[in-house]
Amino acid sequence: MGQLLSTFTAFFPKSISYLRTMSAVKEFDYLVIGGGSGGIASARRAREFNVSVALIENQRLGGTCVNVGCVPKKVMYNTALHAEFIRDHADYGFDVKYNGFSWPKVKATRDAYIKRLNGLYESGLTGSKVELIRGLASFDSDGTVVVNGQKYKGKNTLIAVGGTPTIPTDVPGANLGIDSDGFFELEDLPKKTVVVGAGYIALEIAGVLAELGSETHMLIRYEQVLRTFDHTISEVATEFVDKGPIKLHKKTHVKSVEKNANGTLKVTTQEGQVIDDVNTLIWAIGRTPLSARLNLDKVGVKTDSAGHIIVDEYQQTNVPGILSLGDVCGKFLLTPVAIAAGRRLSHRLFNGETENRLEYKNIATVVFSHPPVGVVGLTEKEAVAKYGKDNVLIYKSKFNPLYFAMTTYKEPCTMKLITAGPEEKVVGIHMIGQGVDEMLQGFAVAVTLGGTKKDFDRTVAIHPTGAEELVTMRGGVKSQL
Ligand SMILES: Cc1cc2nc3c(=O)[nH]c(=O)nc-3n(C[C@H](O)[C@H](O)[C@H](O)COP(=O)(O)OP(=O)(O)OC[C@H]3O[C@@H](n4cnc5c(N)ncnc54)[C@H](O)[C@@H]3O)c2cc1C
Ligand SMILES: NC(=O)C1=CN([C@@H]2O[C@H](COP(=O)(O)OP(=O)(O)OC[C@H]3O[C@@H](n4cnc5c(N)ncnc54)[C@H](OP(=O)(O)O)[C@@H]3O)[C@@H](O)[C@H]2O)C=CC1
Ligand SMILES: N[C@@H](CCC(=O)N[C@@H](CSSC[C@H](NC(=O)CC[C@H](N)C(=O)O)C(=O)NCC(=O)O)C(=O)NCC(=O)O)C(=O)O
Repeated sequence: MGQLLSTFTAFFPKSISYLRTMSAVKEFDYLVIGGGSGGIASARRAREFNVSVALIENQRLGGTCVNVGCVPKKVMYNTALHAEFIRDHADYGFDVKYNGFSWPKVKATRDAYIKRLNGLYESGLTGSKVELIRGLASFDSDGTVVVNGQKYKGKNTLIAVGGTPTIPTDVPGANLGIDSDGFFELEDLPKKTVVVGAGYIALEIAGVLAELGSETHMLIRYEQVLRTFDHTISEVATEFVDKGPIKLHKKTHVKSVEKNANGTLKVTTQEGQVIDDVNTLIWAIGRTPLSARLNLDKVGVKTDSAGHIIVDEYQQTNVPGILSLGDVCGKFLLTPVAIAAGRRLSHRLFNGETENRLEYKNIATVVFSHPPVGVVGLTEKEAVAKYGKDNVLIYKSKFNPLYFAMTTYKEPCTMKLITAGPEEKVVGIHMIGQGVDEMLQGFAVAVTLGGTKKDFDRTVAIHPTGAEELVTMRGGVKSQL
């Protein structure tokens, strides 16, 4: 028989390799590319509907959030919170001697926790009988997905490959710097750091480094940080950065980066400033979708000019049977968004829930800056554009949280509530101050339910908390925008 096959192969080499390929294609009801927040959530939910599912991942399971995002970031944020409490110990009567801080100790514990999570995700996937395929996936022109030479085909294929930090291509020496992935690899606290960027990651990383004692310079292109947020939040957040331990350089653009003989960096700006002896330069200027290496052109999946995969409101690409969600689509780059979109998609595809999808509105989000920012719903500008100036009322509160009544260091909390229409529906909540990160989720439920100012007012306050401000606000004023 073997002899017969080799004789056949010798005469018809093309046909036999074609037959081999055909028989080698492994088929699944659902083929998921990317083992991050969205991919894992969607794959596992699909298995609950008893369809066959495979998931392809080329790096550590858990994706950005678990390995180089939310999880290690929150550990570092919590670490920095300890530094803040230590700052206030004496005011609260504690006579505690500070003997220093060990970054390597925290990093080791953090790395071990993440390793445990990688294992938990693997056992979660295999436990729910998702077939795990290790390797880099790309499309072939016959519509299959190729991993390490093996072909796979999904009746439905999900692309949830996320993104990667952007490093500028037009700044000489930019590659001497690191990005947020590199931040999590740092073996020790840099003595002097430059962070470039004005968004979530720049604020969060600069905040951690500065609170832990690194001389931290933050370089922003304009006058304010968080410019896409409500203008009040952007203003107040910028004031905090200006007054706090971070050294803020406004209207600053990096011109070049050079390495000194002793290994430190010299950062020169277009404005003529030189920041020298820098131990670590961190770029935090946005993320690039990881779509390029998928060979999307082979199947005709469309992307925008930045490489984000274009999908409709049901996460459907322009190619039937190929879906996409999460960071690679470039809309609300948040873990719970990718998870919610992924789970709902599985309900729609495999449980007959034809209208089940994530509506991308009223998505609550927190920036883990110092102090944190928490927002949900429309900004004042968006509310005015949507409802008209005469139909929008703004309620504001700025107060000194009770915690800081005792301390030398003061940190006021600012809250803003935006209502629309005669019934005063609450369409936006914007907060910056201690504890707003944990405060927001419940209020996001109220906004999702269409709560009005009256509903907020008839809710009895919890005293003494920061949150009670949101249900005791008075004196709404028309927008000045
Ligand atoms: C520093 C930082 C902090 C963050 N903090 C928060 C936070 O506090 N809260 C929050 O909600 N969000 C946070 N985010 C955002 C959050 O991490 C992302 O929105 C989320 O991880 C997106 O999930 P995803 O499934 O779209 O992609 P990812 O989680 O990035 O997963 C994509 C996966 O696909 C894999 N992959 C890529 N290409 C291929 C391929 N060709 N073949 C096989 N596998 C492939 C990747 O290795 C990756 O594992 C943070 C992000 C960063 C960078
Ligand atoms: N807590 C959370 O939930 C977190 C969520 N994330 C998610 O990840 C996403 C990516 O984070 P991040 O990288 O901070 O991106 P962001 O989009 O939040 O911010 C990047 C900012 O950098 C500035 N920038 C852009 N290009 C340049 C440049 N060439 N030079 C200097 N500055 C530049 C821009 O601000 P400007 O135009 O003002 O200069 C831009 O807003 C976030 O949008 C968020 O969705 C990330 C971290 C935490
Ligand atoms: N809210 C809690 C979150 C704790 C938590 O969920 N921890 C995760 C890791 S964090 S991060 C990983 C992230 N998980 C989440 O975002 C949590 C999902 C939420 N519980 C839900 O079910 O919707 C994610 O990408 N999920 C995709 C998926 O689960 O499908 C875990 O697995 N813990 C086990 C342990 O510590 O032993 C907190 O902040 O403390």
